[in-house]
Amino acid sequence: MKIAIAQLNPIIGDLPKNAQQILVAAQQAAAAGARLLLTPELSICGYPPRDLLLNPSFVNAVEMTLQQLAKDLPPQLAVLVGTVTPNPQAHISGGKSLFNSIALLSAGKVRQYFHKRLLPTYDVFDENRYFEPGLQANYFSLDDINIGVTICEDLWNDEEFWGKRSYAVNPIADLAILGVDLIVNLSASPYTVSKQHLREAMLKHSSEHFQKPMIYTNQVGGNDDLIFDGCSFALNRQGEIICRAQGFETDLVMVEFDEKQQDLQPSSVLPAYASEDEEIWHALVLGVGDYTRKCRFSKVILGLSGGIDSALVAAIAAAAVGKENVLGVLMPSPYSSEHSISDALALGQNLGIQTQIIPIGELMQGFEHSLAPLFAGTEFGIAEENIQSRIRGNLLMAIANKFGYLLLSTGNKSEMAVGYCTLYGDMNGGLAVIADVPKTRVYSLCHWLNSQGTEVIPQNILTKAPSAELKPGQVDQDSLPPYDILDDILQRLIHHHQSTEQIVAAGHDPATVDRILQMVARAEFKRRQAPPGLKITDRAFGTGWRMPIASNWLAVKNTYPAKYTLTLSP
Ligand SMILES: Nc1ncnc2c1ncn2[C@@H]1O[C@H](COP(=O)(O)OP(=O)(O)OC[C@H]2O[C@@H]([n+]3cccc(C(=O)O)c3)[C@H](O)[C@@H]2O)[C@@H](O)[C@H]1O
Ligand SMILES: Nc1ncnc2c1ncn2[C@@H]1O[C@H](COP(=O)(O)OP(=O)(O)OP(=O)(O)O)[C@@H](O)[C@H]1O
Ligand SMILES: NC(=O)CC[C@H](N)C(=O)O
Repeated sequence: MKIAIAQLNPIIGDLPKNAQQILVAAQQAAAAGARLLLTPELSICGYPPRDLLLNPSFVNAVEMTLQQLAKDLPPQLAVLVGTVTPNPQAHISGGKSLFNSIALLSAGKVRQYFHKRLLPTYDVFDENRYFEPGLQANYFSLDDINIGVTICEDLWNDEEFWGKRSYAVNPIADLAILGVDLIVNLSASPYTVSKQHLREAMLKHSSEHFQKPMIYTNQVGGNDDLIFDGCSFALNRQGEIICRAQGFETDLVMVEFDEKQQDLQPSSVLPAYASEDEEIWHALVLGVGDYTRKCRFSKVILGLSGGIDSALVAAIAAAAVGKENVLGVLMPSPYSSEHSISDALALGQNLGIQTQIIPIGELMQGFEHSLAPLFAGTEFGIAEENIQSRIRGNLLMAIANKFGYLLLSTGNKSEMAVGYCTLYGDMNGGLAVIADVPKTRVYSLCHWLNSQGTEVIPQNILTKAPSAELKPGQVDQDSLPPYDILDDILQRLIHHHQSTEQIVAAGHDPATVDRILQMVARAEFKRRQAPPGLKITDRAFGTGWRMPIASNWLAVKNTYPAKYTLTLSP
């Protein structure tokens, strides 16, 4: 039996377009002789639909679109479509009103539903907010082959693989007990660095352990902060990968289930990515491209400083929306270095993007003049420095308003962590492209990019000391430890939840650790006001980061027992 994997890129809530994509894939699959077509989790509405699910008319429209799609599909093809279904028991049991489901469509009708059993409610996932878990493992028979159906998280409870159990049930084990011949998983699994290795290792373990061939179908595309990498794949019952689809692109691939051998046959296995930098690059390009297109923009704008952050964002933007659709604006102030302009222009030329120069000296004088009565007798300080950043932010938004650009902000994760960025200044923007990319990774991505044949990022941008250039001679390391040290402290704090003692025990200077932790705590208010940032790590600021703003935890040392003495009131 030929089975087609449709790795689709839905637009959330665009039901007609998503149904059309499924229909086109189905027609191609049928023409290639497929008997079954697999589509990703919630393929009809896109993942994650979030609070659209609270709207009954949205849920009704999903159901109506599904019924219509069933009629339109080629009759000889069975198709699994991700959808939502009402929970008829909700009013009795007090449960959630919906299931996250897969519908089996064939010969003009919806034949069967399968409900997701394990509902992720951690990091960026919030499925318990909407869904009731399905209670039983389920399968369908097609040409005498019994096919078990699971949905994304249903795979992620392999107790032996993880060395722990996250949920009471393992849907894969239940399907194995039912004696199915093949297990399919329909996913919407967002990209994070190296996650594909984890998925493949986890499924290898499950298919080997249960001696079942498995097909994993993933969504592709950017949806707000989340980037879905696709990379759908299939394994035979020995746990060998027999097929791997494209990363970061839509794809339609075929696998063949051999009824006699009860196994999947070898098919085309695209190579895995050679480096983390390469996969992150593709992820960010897809994230920017899809955010721009899905929000109905065609062109983007950003401030080009001659620094490395804006250089990387410009390169990603040019790859994502086309060089002719990127405008880089150079806004020198009296404190800008000579090389700020020459490096930014060299970058603009390498990329072939448009550039404009708007000096901001006069605007700074205007601010100085207006504020003079109020600021009289005070020292030049952060307030004056930030005015430059805010003038630039204003100019960029004015151009964006006038000509319909999307403004890309350029802050990296290290800066966002410690608040080394200006609210309503360089933080202005609709999408924060590298907000989850630590500064050390910004460098390695730029080096990787330059190693791909032509020099894109001018050497001087790679080698000069990073600087905000908001006062004479300023460099980032006046205010921050060297970036390799900063990033290691941040990685331990943010990703590994280490205490102050653990971070210090790893060899960091205690005073530096204290200072950085305080900066991280105090910058929470900025992160809450930042544009959505593209997620590429397992712990990004944004929807999966839920920290209080008015809090004193990190500021009093992130340690247990806390270092304070109780003072009893008399
Ligand atoms: N908890 C809280 N809730 C709400 N608001 C809070 C707040 N705490 C402070 N604030 C407000 O926020 C203000 C401080 O934040 P903000 O105005 O952003 O300014 P601030 O963080 O003081 O300064 C910006 C920093 O970013 C650095 N930097 C680095 C790289 C590039 C750029 C650039 O702009 O190009 C800047 C710059 O050198 C400086 O150290 C306070 O004056 C206060 O009004
Ligand atoms: N002279 C400038 N002209 C245009 N935009 C600027 C200028 N200075 C700063 N910006 C904008 O503000 C952002 C923040 O500056 P920041 O110094 O943090 O980053 P960078 O200059 O790109 O990199 P680096 O920090 O490594 O020097 C820049 O990325 C850019 O978008
Ligand atoms: N949609 C889902 O169930 C996603 C959860 C899953 N653990 C993943 O990221 O792959």
